[in-house]
Amino acid sequence: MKQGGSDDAKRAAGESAAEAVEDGMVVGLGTGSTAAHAIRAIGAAVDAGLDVTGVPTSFQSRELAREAGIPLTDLDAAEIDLAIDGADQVAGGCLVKGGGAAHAREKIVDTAADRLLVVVDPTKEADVLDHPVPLELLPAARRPVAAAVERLGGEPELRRAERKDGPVVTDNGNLVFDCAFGAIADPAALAADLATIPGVVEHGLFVDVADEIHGGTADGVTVTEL
Ligand SMILES: O=C[C@H](O)[C@H](O)[C@H](O)COP(=O)(O)O
Repeated sequence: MKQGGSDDAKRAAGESAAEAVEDGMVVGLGTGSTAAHAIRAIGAAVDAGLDVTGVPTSFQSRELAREAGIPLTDLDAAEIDLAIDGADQVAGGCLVKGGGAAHAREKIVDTAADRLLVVVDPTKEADVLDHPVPLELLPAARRPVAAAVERLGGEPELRRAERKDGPVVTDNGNLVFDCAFGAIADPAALAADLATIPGVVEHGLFVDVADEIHGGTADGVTVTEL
C-alpha cells in the first residue's frame, strides 16, 4: 500500500511543519516516513532547548520520538496543541490514511489536536480521492464487515504482512481491510457509512480534520490552508 515519493520531498514537508512547533506545546506525532522527518526535526529542536512534549500515534512514532529525545505524554494527561501527520492521499482537504495501519490512533490524536498539519510529497496529491480506504476491524468481525463493505460498493482485501505468514495485526491487535471504492465522490458520506459498520474500529477517511497541507518537493514546500 505504501507509495514511494522522494525522501527529499518528504523531508521538506516534515521540516516545514515542524517549524510551526512552539515552546511549551504538546504535539501529536504522526506515523509514517514523512511524519518521521517532522519527529526528527522536533527532536533536534528539543535538543537545542525547545520545551515540547509529544503524543505518539503508534509504536513506531513512540520509538522514533524516544530516539529523538522528545518527552512523551498521552491524552489522559494533556491537551494537544498541534498534530503533524502524513497521508496516503489528499484531495479537497480530505485524507486517506492508514497505509501503516496506524489510522485509528492517528485519528484520535489528530482530531483531538487544536490544529492538524498534514505532510505529503507530490505523489499523495490528487483531484479526487481514489486510494483504497483502510479499515481497522475486530478479528471476529471479518466476514460481516467484508459483506457490509461490498454492500457499499467496495472491494475489501485483507492486508497481509510482508515478513510474516498471515495478516497484518495493528498496534491494537486488530486486522486491516484495504477497501477499493474507485473514485470517492462524497468522502463525508462514505465516512459516515463506514463508521456505522459493527466491528469496524476505525476507517482511514479523515474529513474536516486537516488545517494545513504542507506539500513538499525537492525544491521547496507549498502550504495550503484549509
Ligand atoms: O498508518 C499510517 C499513516 O496513516 C501514515 O501517515 C500514512 O500511511 C503516510 O505514510 P508515509 O508518509 O510513509 O507515506
